[in-house]
Amino acid sequence: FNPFKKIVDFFRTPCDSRDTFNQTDLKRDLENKLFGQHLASKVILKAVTGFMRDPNPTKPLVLSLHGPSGTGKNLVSKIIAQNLFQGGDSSSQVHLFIATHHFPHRELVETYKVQLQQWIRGNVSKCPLSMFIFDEMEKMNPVLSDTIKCHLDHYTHIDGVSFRHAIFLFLSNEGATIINQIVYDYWKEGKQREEIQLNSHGLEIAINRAIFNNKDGGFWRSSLIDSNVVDFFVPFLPLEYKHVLMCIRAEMEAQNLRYDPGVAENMASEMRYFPEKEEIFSVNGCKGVKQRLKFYI
Ligand SMILES: Nc1ncnc2c1ncn2[C@@H]1O[C@H](COP(=O)(O)OP(=O)(O)OP(=O)(O)O)[C@@H](O)[C@H]1O
Repeated sequence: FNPFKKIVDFFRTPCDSRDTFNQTDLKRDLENKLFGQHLASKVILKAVTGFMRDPNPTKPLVLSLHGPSGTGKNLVSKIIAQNLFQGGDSSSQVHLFIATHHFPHRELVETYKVQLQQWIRGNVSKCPLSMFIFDEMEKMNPVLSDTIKCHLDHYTHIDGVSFRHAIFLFLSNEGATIINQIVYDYWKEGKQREEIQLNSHGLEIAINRAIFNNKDGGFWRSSLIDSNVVDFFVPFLPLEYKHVLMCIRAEMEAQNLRYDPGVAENMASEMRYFPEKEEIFSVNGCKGVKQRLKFYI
């Protein structure tokens, strides 16, 4: 985390936003690349399209992505970046912060706070359409969550810089337990997971409540929740065996390997699933598929 290097870098690098945002391209990418996440796909498409089509947004776009590990939260960030910036997620306008990596020391929180403010402000003043991704929000010091919050309100200007064209994504595993429970209940009732809507069983409200009350999480009693700056809480559902198969197939194709259903089934069946009795959902989602594939081919 070196704000000075970053400042030097972005004086060299021009903004690389795509000339036009194409809703059809984003929709196609979500359909083709993100498996088993009908809710997240729908919300992300709606939110990003609405924001990008508005020439004069009153606030930044703020999305909070929640769900179990390996279900596509980072992947979605990448898909959004690919649709907004020529350099995709490697663009100089995309900034990824991982709580345990960038802000590891509790005693340095005041330093991090200043650096973070400078970083966000500096980058947005250079390229208003900048994307800030905060991974592992459940481990983020609430002081830093509140610092971020200062940039998210309506009409926020800090020293003459407006943040209303920026995008903030928060990624976390908080809410995973309640999401898993709701998807499991649907399964037990014999319903299709695609029937689950944002307001099913109060899903969005339940996530909101779960993260607000998680004493160990970065959102705990945080003004991020209080102040309604988050536009959407986006649930990521636990992935099933069939989705793991799709991930394996996609990975084989990405590595230019001929798809072999036998290999895929063998590999998918050796992943771990829960609950113990029914073994429906993959414990690690599609995480590890890429790394494990070489042992099966
Ligand atoms: N729903 C999905 N569709 C397609 N691929 C997926 C999906 N979920 C995960 N993957 C793949 O699995 C790997 C891990 O996914 P990703 O990093 O997006 O998970 P995550 O939800 O961010 O996990 P964590 O909470 O542990 O950070 C990536 O290679 C990603 O492409």
